[in-house]
Amino acid sequence: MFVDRIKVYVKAGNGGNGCISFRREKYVPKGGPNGGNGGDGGSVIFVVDAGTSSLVDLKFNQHIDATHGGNGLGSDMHGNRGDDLYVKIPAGTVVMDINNDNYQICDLDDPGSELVIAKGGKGGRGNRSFATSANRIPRQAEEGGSGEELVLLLELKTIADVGLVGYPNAGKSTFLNSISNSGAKTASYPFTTLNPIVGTIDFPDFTRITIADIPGLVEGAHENVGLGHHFLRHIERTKILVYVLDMNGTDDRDPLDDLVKLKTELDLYEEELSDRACMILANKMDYPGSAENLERLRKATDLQIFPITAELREGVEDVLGFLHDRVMELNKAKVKHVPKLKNIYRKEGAIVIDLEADGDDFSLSPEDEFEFDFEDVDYDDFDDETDEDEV
Ligand SMILES: Nc1nc2c(ncn2[C@@H]2O[C@H](COP(=O)(O)OP(=O)(O)OP(=O)(O)O)[C@@H](O)[C@H]2O)c(=O)[nH]1
Ligand SMILES: [Mg+2]
Repeated sequence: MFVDRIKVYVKAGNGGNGCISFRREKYVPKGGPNGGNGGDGGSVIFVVDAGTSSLVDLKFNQHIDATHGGNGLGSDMHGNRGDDLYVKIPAGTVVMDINNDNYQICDLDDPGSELVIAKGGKGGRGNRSFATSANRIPRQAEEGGSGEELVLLLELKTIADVGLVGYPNAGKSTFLNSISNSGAKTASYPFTTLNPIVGTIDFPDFTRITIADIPGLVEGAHENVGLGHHFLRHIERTKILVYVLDMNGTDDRDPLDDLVKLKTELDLYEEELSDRACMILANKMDYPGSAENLERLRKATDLQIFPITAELREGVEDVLGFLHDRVMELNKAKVKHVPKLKNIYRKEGAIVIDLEADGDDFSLSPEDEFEFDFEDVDYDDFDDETDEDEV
């Protein structure tokens, strides 16, 4: 079963209550306060896991509760801390707050990272910790704080470098199987592939690209016809789109027509999405009618066309080389874009780093580890007008 959208109820543990208690022993007439503190409640922590590719585990566990902290007891016994609950979440999951208009809390796209999604309540202090020289018999203790509680919508958007887009039966899965170990099912009927499958290809230069096989699209997909727009979101994040066409066509379909309709579906789903397309896989070139259609296709589009016969692995090596180079080019372009540092200042205990790129500010708390290359920074450039303390 593949699950890529699910509602979950998340509840961090409450803090335990502090205790009011006094020492009572036979020969100690006025024993002091000895009420222990409550333990902190456990937090719910999402761990972005590269080995998980679906939200299916949560289907059987939609209520995610961390344990409460124990109450404090007499004789200075503190309550136990509640255990933190770690939940594996596939990379590419967008987390939304249902009770807050589906506000996007975060985008978990960094494998290995952790996020405290609901923080456990603080344990309450027992009366012992209220004792002062002025008040030796405090009859006061705190209640534990409530753990945070959220109703979340988790939506997985596959992360891959390349997305294969085509009508059902065009040969997308056959192509992916021919170049990777994806093991996607292929068959001569439409909608064989029912959920996105990501194939990984390792190159001799130790680079790697990932290609997502997405269920077939048909006219009206953006309006949820066929397997629908549901699956279009899995190509939103791909860097490169590849159209896969059945060059033989069928009685009621023509590859040129398919191309136009595929583009239209993409753009109706998300404006200019089709601009990400860089090539066409003209598949099933082993059919006699395909050559003529290929000539027509060449005249009709400026996109690069690779004629292949996926079933026989013919032509697929060239495709791989091309995709490899394109992905590397795009990755390099990304690394090159280092935003310029404009200003750094403290604000409410955090360090705010003001970058010139897109006016994109972000802040770090003192616990965060962060590396920054200060060599290129021209401190004289800093804006002295700022009323925050400069670092
Ligand atoms: N003759 C021929 N048949 C092919 C070729 N590539 C794929 N096929 C056949 O076309 C049919 C559909 O292939 P799939 O790879 O399942 O197609 P798909 O695009 O993944 O289809 P959906 O998952 O339904 O969207 C299968 O029967 C394949 O064997 C090819 O190059 N030549
Ligand atoms: Mg398929």
